[in-house]
Amino acid sequence: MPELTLAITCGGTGGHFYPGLSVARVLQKRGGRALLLLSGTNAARQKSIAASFGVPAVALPRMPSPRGIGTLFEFGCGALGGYHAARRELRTLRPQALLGMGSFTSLPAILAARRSGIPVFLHDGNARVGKANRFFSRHAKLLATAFPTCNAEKCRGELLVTGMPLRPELEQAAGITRAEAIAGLNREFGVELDTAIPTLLIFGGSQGASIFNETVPKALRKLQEKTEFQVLHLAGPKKLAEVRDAYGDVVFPSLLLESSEKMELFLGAADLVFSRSGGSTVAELARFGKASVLIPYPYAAENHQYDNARVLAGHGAAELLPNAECTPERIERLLAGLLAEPERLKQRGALAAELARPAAAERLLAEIATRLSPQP
Ligand SMILES: CC(=O)N[C@H]1[C@@H](OP(=O)(O)OP(=O)(O)OC[C@H]2O[C@@H](n3ccc(=O)[nH]c3=O)[C@H](O)[C@@H]2O)O[C@H](CO)[C@@H](O)[C@@H]1O
Repeated sequence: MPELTLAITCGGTGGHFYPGLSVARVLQKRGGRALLLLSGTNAARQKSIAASFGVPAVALPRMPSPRGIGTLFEFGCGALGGYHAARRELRTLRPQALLGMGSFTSLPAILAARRSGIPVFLHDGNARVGKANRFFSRHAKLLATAFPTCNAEKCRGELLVTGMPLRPELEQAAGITRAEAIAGLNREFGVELDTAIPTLLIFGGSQGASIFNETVPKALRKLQEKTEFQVLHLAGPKKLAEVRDAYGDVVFPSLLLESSEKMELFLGAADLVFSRSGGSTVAELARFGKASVLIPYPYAAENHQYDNARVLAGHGAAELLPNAECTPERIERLLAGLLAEPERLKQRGALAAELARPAAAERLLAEIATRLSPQP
């Protein structure tokens, strides 16, 4: 079968957009065609990010999530405008299928695809399938998921675990050794990390978070009096000064940045990762085989980050630490215990790797293609 032509609706937050963009990049690299249909509030910015990777995208009329009576009118207008715009785009592109990556912002494109007789496929990036995907699952040929789901009984139709489509740069670099990654960081950022010293990576998700930027530094200041380690800290946008203050005048962290596009080097260098448990983060920890301490973001929809963290923690690969229990003392005790047993960290990393689902974008595309080919 020739390569697919797909429309992909992946508006909403980065958690929906980036995995959709990864699928589109993989498809285009194989000679297929993709068009992103974006109807969230960040559509214009997402369109230009997609363009920087050579992926075409269309910003549909803005459609806020339906949050109470007050937003219904705006939601309805956005949905209607988006529906007509999506119909026009689908008529021009003539895709074999529409892939929805979750979020209510996919509503106009899904309705337009159904009206045009185009089969709909869905992907969910969390261990608990979100409301929008649950709702649309009855109209889909397949609901693919990043992880085994804890609420499968609430979905209709076929469900299959394909894994989380990771950025191609991360997917390709997943085999990097710790020594190569540390050498890469030293070269790239002009630092002097030492391969002989245990390395902690700390980041609070794409938005940064005060637990990571205040509480963890306090714990590390105490811990450094007792044991040797080096710290890589990605603070989040505009959080550098706050984090520097929290570390005070100690020599830490060894490398502190707002954020980095070179996550393969940071993940590759780490012996232990301290982070939130967003879908991509959890999938990347598994792909890079890293031990972790996961602090689920407590306000994520339906507490789905807790379910994501349980995927790794339930397999012995991570420690799950509830946000409310994060005191400097608790974190210091936990880290002291983990750093004292490097062999145990390696074992946890190996357990994480057992949960990796490599080449998830390719797998998802293959499952779509199979379901579109005429059955003998
Ligand atoms: C607050 C919230 O509701 N977040 C949701 C959002 O996550 P969000 O997109 O914020 O979090 P994810 O863990 O899915 O992704 C974070 C991504 O940022 C990257 N990164 C991080 C720091 C950095 O300096 N550079 C960098 O590239 C990580 O490698 C990772 O790929 O969508 C996910 C998928 O639906 C959900 O699981 C999350 O719960």
